[in-house]
Amino acid sequence: MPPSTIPSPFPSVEVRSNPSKGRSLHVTTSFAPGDVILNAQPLICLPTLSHLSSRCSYCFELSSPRACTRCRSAYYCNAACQRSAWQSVHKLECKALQRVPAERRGQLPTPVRLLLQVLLVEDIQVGVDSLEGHVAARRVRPEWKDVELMAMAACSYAGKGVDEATVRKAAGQLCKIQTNAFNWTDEDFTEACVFIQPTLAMMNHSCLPNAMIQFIDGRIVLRAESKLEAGDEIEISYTDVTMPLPKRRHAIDSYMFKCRCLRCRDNLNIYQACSASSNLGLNSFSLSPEVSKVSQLPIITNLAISERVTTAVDELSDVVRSDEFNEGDIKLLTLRERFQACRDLVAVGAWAAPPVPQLLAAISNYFVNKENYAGALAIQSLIAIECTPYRYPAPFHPIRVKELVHLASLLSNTAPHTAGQMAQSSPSQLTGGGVNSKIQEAFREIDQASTYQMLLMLVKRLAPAGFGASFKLSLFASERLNELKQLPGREKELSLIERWGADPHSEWSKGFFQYAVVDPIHRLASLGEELVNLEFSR
Ligand SMILES: C[S@@+](CC[C@H](N)C(=O)[O-])C[C@H]1O[C@@H](n2cnc3c(N)ncnc32)[C@H](O)[C@@H]1O
Repeated sequence: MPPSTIPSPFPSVEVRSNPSKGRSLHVTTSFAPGDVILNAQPLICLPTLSHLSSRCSYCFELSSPRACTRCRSAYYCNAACQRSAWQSVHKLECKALQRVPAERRGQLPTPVRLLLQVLLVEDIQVGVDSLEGHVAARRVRPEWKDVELMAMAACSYAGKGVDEATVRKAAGQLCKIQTNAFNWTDEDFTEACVFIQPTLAMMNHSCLPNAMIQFIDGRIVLRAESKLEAGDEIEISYTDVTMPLPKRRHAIDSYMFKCRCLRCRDNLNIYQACSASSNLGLNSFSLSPEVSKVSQLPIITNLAISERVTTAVDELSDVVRSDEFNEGDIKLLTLRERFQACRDLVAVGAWAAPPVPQLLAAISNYFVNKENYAGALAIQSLIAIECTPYRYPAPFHPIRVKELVHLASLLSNTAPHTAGQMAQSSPSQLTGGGVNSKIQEAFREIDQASTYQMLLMLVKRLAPAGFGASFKLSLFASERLNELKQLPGREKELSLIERWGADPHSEWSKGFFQYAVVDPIHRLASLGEELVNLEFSR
């Protein structure tokens, strides 16, 4: 019997009923890795509480938006955004927000704000009512009291009354919000917005996802992460799949199901999960072509090493809080202590296993804060070669693209006009000794401007099709490339790079890319490894 399908407004996908997951979303045609499957407008979208006053509540752009003068709790970057928001939801929402006591208005939890819009705008209500909420299962959980309190508050602010039936219905809608709202993480990977789109809400979760969503210019862009054949189920990840199993389970618990994907079932470590990816071949045109040979690494082939990695990761997830690495002023001593804690992982070269990548990122930031850009670049190169490609095997993954931009920015800080200053700068409490001079020597031998230029060109190539003009990282790359054109005396380099750009997959281009980009970044990465071992393992 053919699967029963429910119509979808997008020809590229269809909703099917699914025996073990409720409903599921499937592609109706095939897609190559990186292809855009569809783009959609969210039914509802809000900046999260901590981003409320720094993002426009209509276009969600980062800016210095001004508060609505009536409610003082929605923010807009300009009059056009304010007018559009007023017509769509804010006319109703504003009145409701004015009922919130002034001292609590800026603190209204995001789910309550989302529920307010559901209660006030009929189209939003119809869309949300069609979704799964797991109300019965949530009702017996300790958090149910909070759900009821939030529902009651929203009903009261919306002017709907707080009788039992009204609050019960609103509590059910809040459950639907909690089950179907996606967090959108911005370019810096902080959770900036929460949104719901009813068709995309049909996508189920896998820790080995075959699709991903990006949020570009107010649109939700759904991209294939691996090859999809017509009829395949689209599976995205609801959480950070690179976290260890207990943390993933904890994050997914709020969606009321247990993930039975291969990664969870066999508790695959990061390298084992990487080797299960169908995207490895795509890395031949990336900074780390060796990722395609992941299955030959001792971490995979040697059971004892592989188990050691899995055990160390599980133990460290209790010892090392990776969120502490995001704290601004992290101390050298703390970084050294954490690096010590990770020594079992580093000893077997498991740089991609958590929390080593987060720790390296914190070390790189530490160097940036000390204006030691050379050290930061060496560590960032190590991350780009040894961590991120194993964590996110698709080279077009936004985290990998962001990393190319980061590398390019650090390269521009260490380019010849500043390299001399770098050599003279005192690297704070770090000696770096011989490694620092090796890094300086590498800088003298690397054509940094060409590496920089080619990294930025790669960023532009990796933008989702049709979104190059609005994809922030691509715009950033275009601006920097235009600036680079002003640099005199690079005619020969420019003609070689142009030849590479015209046909990057030719044999000649592959060799040139290896020489101008891959080899220099690998050289810096191995100096990064030397630097981190020298400075942080004592
Ligand atoms: C965003 S909705 C996805 C669409 C949902 N299947 C439906 O029928 O409405 C999230 C819910 O889907 C189900 N789900 C998602 N991923 C799943 C998975 N891997 N295994 C089982 N159920 C899953 C869970 O019930 C979860 O709360």
